[in-house]
Amino acid sequence: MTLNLNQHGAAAPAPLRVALIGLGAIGRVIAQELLAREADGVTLVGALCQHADEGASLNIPVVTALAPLLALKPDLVVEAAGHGAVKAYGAAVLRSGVDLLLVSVGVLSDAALHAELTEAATSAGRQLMLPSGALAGLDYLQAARLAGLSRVCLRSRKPPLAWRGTPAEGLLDLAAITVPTVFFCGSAREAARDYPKNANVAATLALCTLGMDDTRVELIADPCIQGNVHEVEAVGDAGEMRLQLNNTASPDNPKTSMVTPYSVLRSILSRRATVSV
Ligand SMILES: NC(=O)C1=CN([C@@H]2O[C@H](COP(=O)(O)OP(=O)(O)OC[C@H]3O[C@@H](n4cnc5c(N)ncnc54)[C@H](O)[C@@H]3O)[C@@H](O)[C@H]2O)C=CC1
Ligand SMILES: O=C([O-])CC(=O)C(=O)O
Repeated sequence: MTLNLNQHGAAAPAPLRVALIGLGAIGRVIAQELLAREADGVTLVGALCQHADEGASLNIPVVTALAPLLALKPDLVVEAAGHGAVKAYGAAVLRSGVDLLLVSVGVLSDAALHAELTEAATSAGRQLMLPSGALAGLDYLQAARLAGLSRVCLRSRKPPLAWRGTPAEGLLDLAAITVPTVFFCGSAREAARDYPKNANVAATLALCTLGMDDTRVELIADPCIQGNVHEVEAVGDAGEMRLQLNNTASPDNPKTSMVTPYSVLRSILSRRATVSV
């Protein structure tokens, strides 16, 4: 048995072994940051991708199936791949005795999958972690929920380009709009289900507040902005919150806010931080 001692001779926890699913706009940044931060008590052990050559420049093991990823003995698997990947691997990761951090939180709009992942985590004694992602203020909102919340609304604006490949294309001419245009008003469950690459934040907000069916969402194509703007309004006994985030878009994916991988990184590093906020 190896015992890590810190500079004061106290036993330090072994490095947290992290594995990734997905090396796209989010996964690649997480990988690069983790590789640069071995000293912070985290080790990136490998990644699961659709194609083995995806991580060529990273110098880590890249596999294309779950079994070889789990054979790398991670303590935590971080999903940054999409709803399909969570459906394919999520429950199996937890049942194998490994914690799971989901970036594609919107997949929990599927109530049966949400129940399956919760059951898998409970029976294996593991944790399903959800980062704040492209959103903020969730600490306040979770406290306000305990005091009593009555109304929560998310308004997400992205440039027309970011809504390509979504049902918005069938509702408006994305190339032709010249003013901000609301094309979706509904529940967080509907938003997260129908816009799986754009509205994961709706599910995260809902899970922290009024739930998938009572948290309201508006989605807007806005030709006047560059990045992704998320506005949260919450009203309850503890007061009112109005929050606006003007997020820079990821250079690799206009649908995704640049802050998202750093939110995941914060969640990972907090598992080994002596002082955790
Ligand atoms: N929670 C949040 O606040 C946010 C969540 N997201 C979500 O995070 C996820 C990843 O986003 P990006 O990195 O921007 O996407 P991306 O399209 O740039 O990258 C996705 C990566 O996952 C890989 N992948 C897809 N399916 C896979 C599978 N079944 N197995 C293994 N690898 C697979 C792809 O090959 C690609 O490398 C998306 O679901 C996105 O909607 C994005 C932004 C914010
Ligand atoms: O990154 C963002 O601004 C939000 C996003 O795409 C999502 O929640 O899926």
